[in-house]
Formats: sequence, structure tokens, C-alpha cells
Amino acid sequence: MLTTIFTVTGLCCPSEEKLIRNKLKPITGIEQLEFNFINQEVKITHNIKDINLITKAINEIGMQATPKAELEPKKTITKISDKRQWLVIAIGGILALCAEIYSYMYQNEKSVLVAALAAIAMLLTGKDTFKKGWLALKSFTLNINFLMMVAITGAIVIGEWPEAAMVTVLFALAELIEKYSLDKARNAIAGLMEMAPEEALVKIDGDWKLLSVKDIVIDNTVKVKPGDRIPIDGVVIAGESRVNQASITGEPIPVIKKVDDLVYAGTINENGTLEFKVTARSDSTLLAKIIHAVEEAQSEKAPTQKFVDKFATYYTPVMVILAILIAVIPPIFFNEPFYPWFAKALVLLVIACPCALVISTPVTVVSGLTAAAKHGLLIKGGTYLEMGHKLKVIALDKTGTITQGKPTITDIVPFKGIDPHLLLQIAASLDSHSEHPIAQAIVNYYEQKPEAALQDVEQFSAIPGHGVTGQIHGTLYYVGNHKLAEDNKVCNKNIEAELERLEKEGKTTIIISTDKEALGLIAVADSIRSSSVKAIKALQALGLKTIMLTGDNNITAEAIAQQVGIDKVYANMLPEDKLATIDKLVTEYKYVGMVGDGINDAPALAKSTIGFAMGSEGTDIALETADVALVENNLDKLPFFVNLSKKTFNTLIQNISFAILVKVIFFVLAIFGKATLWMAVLADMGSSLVVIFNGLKLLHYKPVNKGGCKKC
Ligand SMILES: Nc1ncnc2c1ncn2[C@@H]1O[C@H](COP(=O)(O)OP(=O)(O)OP(=O)(O)O)[C@@H](O)[C@H]1O
Ligand SMILES: [Zn+2]
Repeated sequence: MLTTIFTVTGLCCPSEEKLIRNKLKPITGIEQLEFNFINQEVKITHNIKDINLITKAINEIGMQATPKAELEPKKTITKISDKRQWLVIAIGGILALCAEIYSYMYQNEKSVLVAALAAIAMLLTGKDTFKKGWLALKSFTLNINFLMMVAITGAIVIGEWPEAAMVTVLFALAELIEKYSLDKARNAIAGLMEMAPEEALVKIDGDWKLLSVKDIVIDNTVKVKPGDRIPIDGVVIAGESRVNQASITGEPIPVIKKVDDLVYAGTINENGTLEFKVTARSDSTLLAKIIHAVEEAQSEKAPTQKFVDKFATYYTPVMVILAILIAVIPPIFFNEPFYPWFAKALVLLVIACPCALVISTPVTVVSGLTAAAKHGLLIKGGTYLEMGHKLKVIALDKTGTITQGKPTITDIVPFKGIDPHLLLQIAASLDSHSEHPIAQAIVNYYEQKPEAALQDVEQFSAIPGHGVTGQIHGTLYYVGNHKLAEDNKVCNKNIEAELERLEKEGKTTIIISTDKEALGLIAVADSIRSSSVKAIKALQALGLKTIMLTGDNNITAEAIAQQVGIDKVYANMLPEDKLATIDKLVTEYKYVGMVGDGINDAPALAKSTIGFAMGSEGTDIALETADVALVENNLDKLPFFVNLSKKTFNTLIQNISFAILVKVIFFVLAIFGKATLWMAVLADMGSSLVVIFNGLKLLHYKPVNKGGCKKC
């Protein structure tokens, strides 16, 4: 099976989806179609060798399809509809208005002049509607163009020429405005890409040359001057500068970048010159990944979107049948006059278009996803964005999430007669085989000592969640937590008193022992992220319960929980315990978020309703496994996410209820004969535009009310 993405110009309203589906149905080898109206794309899963077959079929129904290279980021910004179209509609509008005024003044709708004015207006502005309507008729699809065509033709048949012209013009106008506003949503995403420059200064054989970023390879050296945007991802090798990373993290305060720091494409180098070594090709920079993720996210439909789409598939046929019944039954069975009931039926046809309803959800969701991306929050689908406001509990991993995950040594406590250097040497030698952050802290600390000499370790093994063990010069040693010492029966009251003292200060303490006796303690402390306290307060203010999960001991965990103000602590958790805890929380609260770094909490992240990963410097694992990735390790984005989700959900509900309300009102007005055709078109199209603009407002959503009290 292959997947090909086609860019389809003319695919702007969901009404075209059915048209394409029906056209492609008879072609064997087509497995699945996925539509993206905002980007005007159809993703087709198929096993057809000659894709021209597909292109041709789509072109036959009046749209232009071109296959698009899968990963190539879109840079082309769709042109805002050209001036000529606006002019044509303006002229058509004036003619239709003249026809209306003339027929009103002389009370004669059927005069030749009125008919002529109206006909010209319709010819000018109705071509597209009729062309698309006709294609829909030929393929037995009910879509908005078809409904409009019938309504307009109907109006002509009963001699309401000015009415027919007005409807045609209004519909064309609304379609144009709709296209214009959808372009805006499209541009927002493409605009993200526009932020990275296309060329960069690259060192080639000792000279600086300007190269296209596409030709830059990993390990090239690139230079950026003050004031320029960084063209590609890399790690600084010379220079120091302030860099504004707002474009990918949403954080407006610049950060200092010096040697060994990472820089990202699209961020702004403010005051110094930086030289850096390239770490990613231009199509896999963090920025490119963000854009790709946003684009992918849209193709996955949010629950309301699914609901609305389903609703629309029933709604339209039901309304059409109703319209037919209203046109037919009263005149035939109740001896009513034909003309007014036929006019009522036409109004029903107009409000049978589900457009406002169907378009409102994707526009809203895309705007929300884009706003999130601009603030350093990558949401992997509309579902999560829509569901976020339901979260009741947020569980956070301790190490690397609430804390920085970069512990440092604070205390070394050797027991009776043990040489502190020896104690450290044993711990560092064993831990040099471990990846654990504590192990790295011990090794780093030891290696800075002038007398540092790591010893060979035999039969090393890691005891997950507890520590490590191995032999040095034939003696078996253990380095690990209290539980490990208990298991080895080397713990005693004195050690416990010492442990408690250190742990109460929020330090994680490990015990170094042989299989017979404890040799001493080493305590490490991990600093709490500056965003933790504020974020947890903000989450609590939003009514969420916060929970800390950690493999660390109870006392240390409690001490840290107190410092950040978290509600509840689960300590001594092995990875499988974290999973079981999330499972339990999900049963109890249903909507549970889990935040972690993906290192020992991946299963728990997967089990939670929404898994948030700390995207530490854009790590791929986090970006790939999580439902939501925090591009910068900033917990402030959690309350932002919940608020954005609330706003998105409210917007969706507002839009849907507004669209339905307008329909209901016009339904009633139509039945009582109080709605004319053009009023119905105006209302219907007007409501489409209102919901689109309401959705687009989310593009500019900003974090609100940082931390705490709502009332003041
Ligand atoms: N390599 C090691 N060296 C020393 N102690 C270790 C090592 N590995 C684990 N430990 C001990 O076991 C405890 C639990 O480790 P684990 O990795 O499960 O959780 P954690 O580091 O506390 O992180 P988290 O908060 O993410 O759960 C650690 O707090 C530490 O005391
Ligand atoms: Zn003990």
C-alpha cells in the first residue's frame, strides 16, 4: 500500500469531499481517503501504479489535483483571492440590486429589464456554483452547490428573477470570504515555516559561503550574525549571544547561548556572533518537526468534528426530503396554492446546507493547534486539545519533570574509619556503568578530583529502582537506596537516623555497602524547576488535583512535594507501579494527565488519558511518544494547555449551537412563510462566516492570568 498526498485546489468546503469520494469509489485499488480542508489536501492510501489515474479523476470533477512529496514542508502561502473576483462580485451585486429596486418600484418582477439585469448578474457570479452543482447532480451527491443551484433555478421558474440573482451573488460572495478566511488558517501554519531563513553562511574549505539550507549537512559549521534568524539546528562551538526562542517556545525572554548550547532554526540571534555545528538537516530541525506535527494533527478528527460530520450526513438528506414534502403535500392534498409552498421549500433547501456547522470545527481546532505550537506546545491531535479541559488529575514524575533531573552531590558521610575518598571511589566506579542521573552526578563529581581513578568493576548489574552492584578487586559492593540496604540486611538505627536527617532536606540519599556492612552515605540534591511551583499553583486554581510519582523514597519525595505544593505523593514507585497507579487513577477520575520525561515512565504516559512529555531540547522520544510535547521543559505550559483546551471547547460549542440556532430560526420562519430566499442565504452564509471568524480568534490565544486567584 502506498500513501500519496494530493493538493487539491478547489477543495475548500466539506461538500467537495463527497464528490471526490463518489468519483474515486469505482477505482479499484483505493483503500482510504483522508481529507484536510484547511490545507486543501487529500491523503490517499492505494496500490495504484499510475497515480495519474487519480489526478485525472479529480480533475474531471472540476478540481485540480497535484501529488505532493510527503515530507516536503509547505512553504507556499496560498494567495489571498485575487482582486478580479471581488470586482466581478461587486458588479454582479450592483446589477442584482438594480433588478431588485426596479421590480420593487414598478411592482413587476417579470419585466424584461429585470430579468436581463438578473441574468447578467447570475452569469457573472453563478458560473462556479452551477458548474459544481451540475457535477454533483451527475454523480448523485447532495452538496451545497447543488442545493443552491436548485434553489436558484426554482426561483427563476416561479419568476422571482431579482431574488434568484441576489441569492447567486450572495452565495458567491460568501464562498469567497470563506476561502479568504480559510487561507488565513492555512497561512498561520505555513507562516511558522517562513520563520527560518532559506540561506546560511557555511564554512567551506576555510571560507564562508552562502548556501541554501537544503544543501547544508550535519557537522557543517554555520555562522549567524547579530540580528539574524538562526537558519538550522546546531550546537554552538564559538561565540556567545542572547537568543530569542519565542518562535518555538513562546518564551519572550531571550536566553544566553554559549559553547555547547543548542540553537534552533527559526530563533533570533540578538546581539553576538555565533558559530555552530549543524546537528540536523533542514527538513528535520525542531521547527520542521513542529510544523509537521501540527499538520499531522489536523488530519485526525476531534470528537466534536466527528459528531458534526455524522450529523451533517443525516441532516442534509432529511431537510431535502422535508423540502420536497412541503412543496408537494399542501398543494396536492390540502388544496393549498402551489406558489407559496414551493417558495418555502426553496428556503428549506438553502438551510439544508450544513456548511457553517461542518466548517466551524476544523477551523477552530486548527487555530487552537497552531496557537499551541506558537507557545511551545505540540498537541498531537484535535482530540487531545478538545479533551484537555476535562482533566481532573495531573500526575507528574519527580526526577526530570518537577526537578531538573541534574542532581549534584551535597553530602558525603563515611562511617567509622572509612576513607571518604575510598567511599566515593567505590560509588563512582560502580555508577560509571549506570545511566541513572544520580550515577552521573556521582561520577562527574568524582572525576573532578585530582586523585580520581575509576576502578574496574566485575559482574556489574543494575537493580532497577534500587541501585547497582558489582565487584571491585574481588569484593562485592552495593550502591543504592534504603530498600536495597534493607534487603542486604546492612541497615541499622544509626543509618536510618542519618538518612532521615538528609532526606528531610529533600536530598536523595544512597548507601554504599558491602554484603556485610554499610560503608557510608552520599546525598544528592536535584534543584526544582523554577516553573514547577507556579505551574502547580495554577493547575490547582483550575481545579485539578496534582500528584507526584517517584521512584525515590518517601521522605525526600514529601520534602520536595512540600516545596512545590503538590497535593499528593506516591513514592518508592517502580516503573510498573507508576503504570498501575495511573491505571487506578484513570478508573477513579476518568481523565488523568501524566507528565514525564519518557525515560522510566513511558508505559505510564501511554496509559494516561493525555500523556505530556518534557521535550528536553527537543528529544525525539518525547515528541514521538507523547500526546502533547512541551518543547521547552516548562511546566507553565500545562495550565496554558488546560486553558486553551477550555477556550477551544467553548468555541466549538458556541459555533455549533449558533449554527444550529440560525437554522432552527429560519426553519420556523420558512414554515410560516416569513423568510425569503435571499434572507436564508444571507443568514446561512453569515453564520458560516461568524463561526469561522470565531474559530480563527483562537490563533491569537495567549496565556492568561499566570498563577492563582481568579477573583482579583
Ligand atoms: N545507579 C544508581 N545509583 C545509585 N542509586 C540508584 C541508582 N539507580 C537507582 N538508584 C536508587 O533507586 C531509587 C529509585 O530509582 P528510580 O530510577 O526508580 O527513580 P528516581 O531516580 O527517584 O526517579 P523518578 O522520580 O523519575 O521516579 C533512586 O532514588 C536511588 O536512590
Ligand atoms: Zn533501614
